[in-house]
Amino acid sequence: MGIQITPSILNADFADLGAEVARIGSADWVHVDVMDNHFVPNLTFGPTMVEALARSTDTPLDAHLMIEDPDRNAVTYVEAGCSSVTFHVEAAKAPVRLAREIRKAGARASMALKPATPIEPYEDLLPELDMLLLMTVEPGFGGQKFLDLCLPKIRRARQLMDKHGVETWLQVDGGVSLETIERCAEAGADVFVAGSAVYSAADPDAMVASLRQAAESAVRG
Ligand SMILES: O=C(CO)[C@H](O)[C@H](O)COP(=O)(O)O
Ligand SMILES: [Fe+2]
Repeated sequence: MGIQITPSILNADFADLGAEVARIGSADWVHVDVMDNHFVPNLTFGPTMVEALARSTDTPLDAHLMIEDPDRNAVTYVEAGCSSVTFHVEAAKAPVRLAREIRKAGARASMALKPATPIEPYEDLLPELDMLLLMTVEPGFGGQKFLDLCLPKIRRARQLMDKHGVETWLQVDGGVSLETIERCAEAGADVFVAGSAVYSAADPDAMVASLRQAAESAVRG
């Protein structure tokens, strides 16, 4: 699949989200951060808004659920029109069942790990997942500084994916910018969320292109 750029709308203008998404026409996905003020100390939006956003764009939606009860609520986001749904392993009660339900409902199933959550206990789940999301900040807010301490886990996840021979995508989320994307790509990530880097740029779509170019040249070495 190669390098994919998935801008987060967390730092976009919430009063004009349709227009904000139209500004990133070359994005592979639109990353929507769903926060419930319980799993994380911030509140964003729910399925009704996600459904409206899905209707407003042809770019597929990549939902990142930072919610306390994904087992009960994740499939709602598939029904709302998301093509990929990510739940947090720290919140899921039955991650294998949940990943299977998301796939069965017709979306790509993805699981997220916070910075302090190790990958090794979940190695055997990789074949159940279309994507693994490694957080590179503590979830909850956009605009935080990238945590370099997450780089060894990105490398380790890539090794485990190679070992299991899976096609699982490896997404990084948090503090990804022109300054940090090369380190992530060199470590083995192939899907890059960028929120503030894209929406604080004068030309968000040009920033998507620059991020893509930086990641591709890092991979080429
Ligand atoms: O999941 C998230 C926060 O929990 C966001 O996707 C992420 O923080 C994107 O914003 P930025 O690129 O500004 O860090
Ligand atoms: Fe996110």
